[in-house]
Parts: sequence; structure tokens; C-alpha cells
Amino acid sequence: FTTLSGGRVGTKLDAAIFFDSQTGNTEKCAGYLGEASGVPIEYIGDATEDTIKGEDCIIVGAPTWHTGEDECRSGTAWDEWLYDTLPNLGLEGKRVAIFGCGDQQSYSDYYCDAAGELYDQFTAAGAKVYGFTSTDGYEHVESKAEVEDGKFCGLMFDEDNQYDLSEERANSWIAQLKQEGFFV
Ligand SMILES: Cc1cc2nc3c(=O)[nH]c(=O)nc-3n(C[C@H](O)[C@H](O)[C@H](O)COP(=O)(O)O)c2cc1C
Repeated sequence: FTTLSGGRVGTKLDAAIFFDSQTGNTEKCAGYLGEASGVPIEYIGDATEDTIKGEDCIIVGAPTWHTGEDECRSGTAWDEWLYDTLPNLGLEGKRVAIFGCGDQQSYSDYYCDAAGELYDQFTAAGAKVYGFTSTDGYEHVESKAEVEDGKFCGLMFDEDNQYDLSEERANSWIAQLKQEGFFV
């Protein structure tokens, strides 16, 4: 038996979840997505460039902090990574799905802005984004993650106000990604 690079047998496509988190909420949501999909989870700050380039499809997630600023809104390792690492990785055509974690009540004009920033930077790098979701059921006023009218660029969690919906949201989003052919 021969294995492909990285020791993986080349029978199925490789996927991974990359995230970062300041206070653990995005980590919890990454955990729900990992359970729903069976896909491994890694801190973006720990992921090597080869690991990221080697995956066929990646799920990426960030919280939102630094309210009102234009850039570097995740308050995590993503902030540097998006501007210093991503543009040099060569991710043209890579399948990407984005999730965010924010607080739609206390920060209703800025809900999950960092997820919108991930969208902007990954699409600028040539990635193809899967898994848009409806904004129905959310009460934010403005969000950079709402990249089309009534559509988020991925799945938005709210562990401050809607934590009881997170697991179910994770499960149905993974089902949606499967239907969209994200993992195939
Ligand atoms: C000082 C501060 C600023 C925040 N700014 C925003 C914001 O601009 N938009 C938003 O959606 N959430 C904002 N939040 C809420 C966090 O994003 C939310 O609690 C999230 O779940 C944190 O995820 P983490 O634990 O993975 O870091 C802010 C929270 C704090 C305490």
C-alpha cells in the first residue's frame, strides 16, 4: 500500500476546520461543526501553509472584536494571517466555507463583521465560497457578513444570545454543505 503525501490514503478528499477564538465561543462552535462532519479542527495559528494547501476544502471560523474598525476585526491570529499569509498561499479555486461568532444584540450594527472580512480576503485570494445562509432568525441591523441582501456569507453563530440554536445550526449547515458538493 502506498499513501499520498501527508500519509493519507487518497481515497477521499481532505477537509479541515481552521478557527481561532478569544474567549472560547468560536472554539465551541468549531466543535459542533467537527462533530457534525467528522472533519478535524485546528487553530489557524498552528496550521502550516502545507497543511492548508493540502486540503481540498476548508471551513474557516472567527469571532468578531475591535468594533467599528475597518480591518483586523477578529482579534485573533486571523488578523495577521489574512493579510500576511493568505495572499501568498495560492488558494485559487480552493473550496472554502466560512463561519462566524458574534453578538447580534450588543453589537447589532457590527454583527459578525469578521466573517465578512474572511469572505473578502478569501475571495480576493481566488477561493470559491460555499454555504451561504439566510439571515432569517437573526435580529442584527448591519453586518459585513451579509454579503447579499438577506444572505450571510456562511453560518453565523451567536453564543451570547442564541447559544441554544448553535448545535442545530451547525448540523443543518454541514448537511447543506454536503448537498452543495462542498466535500465531494
Ligand atoms: C469588547 C467586545 C467587542 C465586541 N465586538 C463585537 C462586534 O463588533 N461584533 C460582534 O458581532 N460581536 C462582538 N463582540 C461579541 C463577541 O464576538 C462574541 O462574544 C463572540 O462569541 C466571542 O467569540 P470568542 O469567544 O470565540 O472570542 C464583542 C465582544 C466584546 C466583549
